[in-house]
Parts: sequence; structure tokens; C-alpha cells
Amino acid sequence: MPETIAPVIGLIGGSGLYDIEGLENRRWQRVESPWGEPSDELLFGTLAGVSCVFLPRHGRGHRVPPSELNYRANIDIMKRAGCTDILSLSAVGSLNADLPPGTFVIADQFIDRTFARKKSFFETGCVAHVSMAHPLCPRLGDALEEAARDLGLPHKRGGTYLVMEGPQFSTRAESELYRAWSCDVIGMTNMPEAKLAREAELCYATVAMVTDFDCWHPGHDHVTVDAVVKVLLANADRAKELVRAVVPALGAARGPCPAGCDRALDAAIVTAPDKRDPALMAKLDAVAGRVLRAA
Ligand SMILES: CSC[C@H]1O[C@H](OP(=O)(O)O)[C@H](O)[C@@H]1O
Ligand SMILES: Nc1ncnc2[nH]cnc12
Repeated sequence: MPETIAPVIGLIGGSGLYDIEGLENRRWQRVESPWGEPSDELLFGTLAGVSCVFLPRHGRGHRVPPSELNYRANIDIMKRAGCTDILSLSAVGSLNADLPPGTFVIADQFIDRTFARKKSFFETGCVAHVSMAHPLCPRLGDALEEAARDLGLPHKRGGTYLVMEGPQFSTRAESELYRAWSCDVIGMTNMPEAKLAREAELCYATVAMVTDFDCWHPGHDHVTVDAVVKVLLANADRAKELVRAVVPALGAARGPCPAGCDRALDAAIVTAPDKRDPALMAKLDAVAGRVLRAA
């Protein structure tokens, strides 16, 4: 019989999402990470009896820009806090005329165009290569799709999220290029977050909430924070409804992830055991302890 676990649902709130009201037994608590300073304390609580852990990605008050987020510390503390799954709730621009502001895209692919971020927990002293062919957990995607449908939210299952470095919005030529690549939405944060979640063997899903048409659209010559924030606030309320609907569905005890997210490191580490750096191994205790302790 495969082992069953009681899921702990991690929620990463993006722009406009700095708290989850309605979380019961709530407490903000600092969690230390060997990877440095995370964005904020974690908010622990329960929804319908299911354990949840919330992190405001940019910190309360939106202090940290996308390129300066410590993605490694953020994922590490969520793993330390016991999370098994992460739902990323993110504001995005639309690159697709069929996805107007207000649409929730349950993404299934990424193109990572970021270049100024630490993208892996694995460094000299312990090298690993995980698969990113299917970067988002289909089991979480199924649950989100069902909850969005039941709530009557405008949504689309599947879509490619292009991750740009930012913090400036894209040029018109870039926006057109990404459209020619068949990307659906654009944002600045879900990479390397999704790569690090995979390395940490966490199931990860993205709800990309469209706030604007980026700058390619004939009727929307540029993106402005003002315009984005207006839509964002309405999206944020609906995102919280979605969370309240999906968490109970995800909370039942379950076996291993059918897509293998929770076993991503099984065949990923290539460094010979006697060549591994003890200091790095100590930092990897939460992220990779399952496989390193077994070695
Ligand atoms: C305030 S609009 C630009 C900002 O919003 C998105 O962040 P998040 O994914 O955390 O919601 C986008 O990626 C930019 O960082
Ligand atoms: N157009 C856009 N480009 C990048 N990130 C965004 N976040 C919200 N809208 C965006």
C-alpha cells in the first residue's frame, strides 16, 4: 500500500494578495532559512480543517520587486513549514485576445526569460538536474479548474506564461515576439519559483489572473500600474473565493502525486556521495532531505 499523507496547502499571494482573510487559527510566524531572508513571515492557519501556509510573495506592503525576491528562501521555508503543495496566485498581462482582464488562466507551461536570479538550490558540491518538461502539477490544475467552474469564474485551463525579468513592463516588440511564440500571459515572478518548487519536490500550480492586455493590443497602448491595480483588486477577492473552494478539495489524505512532483529528486542528483560538499548538504536538509538522508 502506498503511504498516504495529510496535505498542507501552501499559498503564495502575488500583487494585491497580502493576507487570506477567513483563515482560522491564524498566526504569523517567522521561519528561518539557510538560504537567506524570505519575503515575510508565514501565515499559518486552517481552512475547513485543512492546514494552510500563506506567504505574501512581495511581503506585506509590497516591499520586494520581482528580481530581488529571494525565491530560494521563500520555497525553502514553505517546505520547512510542511507544505506538500503550492498554489501561486499571480497578476499577469494577457498576450491573447481571447483572455481579457478578469480571466483566470490555470497555466500549464512556462517560458523563462529571467536572467538575474538564483535558479537552483543545487550548486558546486551537489549537482542535480530535475525535469521541467511538465512544470505544473496536473492534479492541482484539475482541482483548480473544477473549483473555478463551480464558482462561475471566467477561466481557461492551460496556457503558457512567459516570465520576464522586469521590473519595467515589456516593449511593444517584445510583446509581439512573445505573441508570435504563442505565449498566453506575461508576468515577472513564477520563474524560478516553479523550478525551485520542483527541486523541493512540491506540487506547484499557477493561477494567472489577467489584469491588462500588455502593450500589444490596439486599444491598450501601454500598461500602467493604476490600470493594473484596479483589476487586481477585483481579481484578488475572487482569488480568495477560489482558494476557499479548492482547499477543501485538496485537503483529503492522499497517496503519492500521480505526476511524480513529490519524487522529482529520485534520479536527479549526479554528484558522487563522497564528493558532496557537507556545508551545502546541510543547507539542502529541508529541500532534499528525503533523498540525501536515504543515500
Ligand atoms: C503590480 S503589476 C506587476 C507585478 O505583478 C505580478 O506579480 P505577482 O506574480 O507576484 O502577482 C507581476 O509578475 C509583477 O511582479
Ligand atoms: N503586462 C504585464 N507584464 C508583466 N507583468 C505583469 N503583471 C501584470 N500585468 C503585467
